[in-house]
Amino acid sequence: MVIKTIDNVSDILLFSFRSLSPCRALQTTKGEPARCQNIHELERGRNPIGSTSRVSRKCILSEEPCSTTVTPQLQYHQLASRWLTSLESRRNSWAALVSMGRTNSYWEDAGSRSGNGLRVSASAGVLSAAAVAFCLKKDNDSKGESLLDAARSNNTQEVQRLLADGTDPNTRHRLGWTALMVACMNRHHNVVKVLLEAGADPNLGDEFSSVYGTARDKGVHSLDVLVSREDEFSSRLSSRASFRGCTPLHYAVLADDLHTVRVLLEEGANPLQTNDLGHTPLAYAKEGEMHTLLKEWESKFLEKKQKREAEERRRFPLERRLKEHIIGQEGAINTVASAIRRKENGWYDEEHPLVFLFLGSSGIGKTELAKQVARYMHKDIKKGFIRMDMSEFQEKHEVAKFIGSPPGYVGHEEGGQLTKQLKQCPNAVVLFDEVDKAHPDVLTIMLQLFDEGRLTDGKGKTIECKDAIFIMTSNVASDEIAHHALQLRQEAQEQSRRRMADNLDDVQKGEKVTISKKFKDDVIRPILKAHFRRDEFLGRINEIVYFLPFCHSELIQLVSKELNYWAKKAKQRHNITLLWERPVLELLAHGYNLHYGARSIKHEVERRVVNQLAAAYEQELLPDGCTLRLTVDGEVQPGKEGGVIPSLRLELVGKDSKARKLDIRPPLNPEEVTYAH
Ligand SMILES: Nc1ncnc2c1ncn2[C@@H]1O[C@H](COP(=O)(O)OP(=O)(O)OP(=O)(O)O)[C@@H](O)[C@H]1O
Repeated sequence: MVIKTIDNVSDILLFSFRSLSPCRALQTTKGEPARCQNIHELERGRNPIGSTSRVSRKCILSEEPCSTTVTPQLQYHQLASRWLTSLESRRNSWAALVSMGRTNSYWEDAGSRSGNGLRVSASAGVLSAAAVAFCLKKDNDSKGESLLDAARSNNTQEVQRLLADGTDPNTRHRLGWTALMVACMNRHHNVVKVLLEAGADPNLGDEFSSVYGTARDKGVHSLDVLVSREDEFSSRLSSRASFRGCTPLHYAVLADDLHTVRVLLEEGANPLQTNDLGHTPLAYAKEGEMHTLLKEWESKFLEKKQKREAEERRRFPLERRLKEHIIGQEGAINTVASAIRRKENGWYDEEHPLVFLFLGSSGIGKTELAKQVARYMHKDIKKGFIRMDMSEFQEKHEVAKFIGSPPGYVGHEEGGQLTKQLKQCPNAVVLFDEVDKAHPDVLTIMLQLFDEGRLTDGKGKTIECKDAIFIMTSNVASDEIAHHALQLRQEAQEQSRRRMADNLDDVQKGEKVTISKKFKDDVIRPILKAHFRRDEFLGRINEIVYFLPFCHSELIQLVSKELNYWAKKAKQRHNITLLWERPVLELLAHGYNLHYGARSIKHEVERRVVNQLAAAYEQELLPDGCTLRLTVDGEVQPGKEGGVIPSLRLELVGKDSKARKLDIRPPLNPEEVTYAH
């Protein structure tokens, strides 16, 4: 057993030495004048990545540009020594391991060798590397590994046999790539065909990043990763470049294999799919036929994608999507959705970005709506949504924080908070929260941004962002808006009642009101003018969107949403089922505070329900898998103060459906403390 293991390790060593031969690295420059001292630069000489487009050179290869010209002989000495040093240390480690195994029977009684503690711990790292290498080698026996091996060695028959034997054509190598990627990179046309016929996905992205990145992620020695990548994938790629997200199409383009590129495209490969660096395969294509072909397919795909999206928009309009996440605020949702629809369908002024001003009190969904718009426009909400808290830009000198300081000033290298993020996603949804708090100089910059659709940062770089959507929020005039909305709602309710609308739905419809143009012109405009003091700033806003206080039915929906959230958590975390009835919703809706909006409902639920749940849990009153019911003690009178103050109780529902009140000991029962006394 001992000898066998060591032999296996030795096998791997030999295998690794073969791959790491310095001669092999030098072959890359044969016949070509060398331009760089760096090993990766050297590889570029025969590496399609290095020899293709500007993007690939700049972004996939991470080495610094080299200015010195060196001779191949000089390169030999530098490279050979570097490769040999790594090899030497690797060989020594393995040799130490082998000798330990032979002389000390390390494999059998490492734990009992207390007198040799230091040596044991010193070799622990080597041992774990050996264990990993051994496991990796063992993994090769699996069917998936065999498929990857067969794809690498262009053994079509073996690939066919393994696939017929039920091997998953999309099996990944332990370091992240698939058999189709291997076949594409190595121009194995028949293997590509067979894999695609068996259902290999041409749009899977590689999980392998760079040699060093993957070694770190997987906890494997970087030389092992390098050897695997070279021997089991391709030796033509840089070890430093990141390949995460590269699809078979990226690899076929890197291999400059027009035939495979065509086959992949015809089999549904998406030419618009980007790798983690954000590049489509086109970015790596050489000029000529390959470039033209990919460009053609990109436009075909784009057209199809746009048609599909338009169809989706028709079937599932933006308004409906937004309403799934936002309760009430119908007017705001309709205004925003209409503006975005105009933009999406080409009915807009492409010289200027879309600019909204969201007005209304706190916690009524202004930020939430902006986030949902970003989610709709960009699947990647992280980059597609930029949030700037404008209360951080109240002072004149804080302009520099916004767009970056000019050369020679502190923080020049850092860049500006807005410009840095806009650069990453120039068509993002940008939220300027509490815009009324920003310094007038910051507003001037924003005006330029809204007007020209571009912004110049402290380094003099201009960012074009005509496709961005800018949303400003403000609480200015929120009291006036809330007061006006409540008044309108009361009037509408009175009218409904007068019409004897005893149907609750009719009353609720009556609660939905629209702010009149007269109110906007006579009340809101002057307040905004007085605050921002610039007509041109207000003039650049496409839509002023009004957020109104919640009506009764909306409050009930908000409470339901909150209780559902906690019921889900109770089930997931503690296997507890939580039930409630309508009076509970009515009672909790009373916690609404106009100034805090939906946040006040959240707090009310946490205070009156979640606190009780936590206390009962702590007092071990909740058996595993139990059902709890929330009930109201006392009568709730919607809209009326005084009388009996109702309180919320938790009941345990037994298997016989009988409910038993939970005796949560005071002072831990928040209801006892706050309401009963
Ligand atoms: N209309 C709504 N529908 C559903 N949830 C809402 C709604 N309004 C607010 N919320 C919830 O309340 C919380 C606060 O909302 P949001 O951040 O949108 O408030 P806001 O109007 O931007 O207020 P502020 O000006 O204080 O930031 C969020 O968790 C949000 O999900």
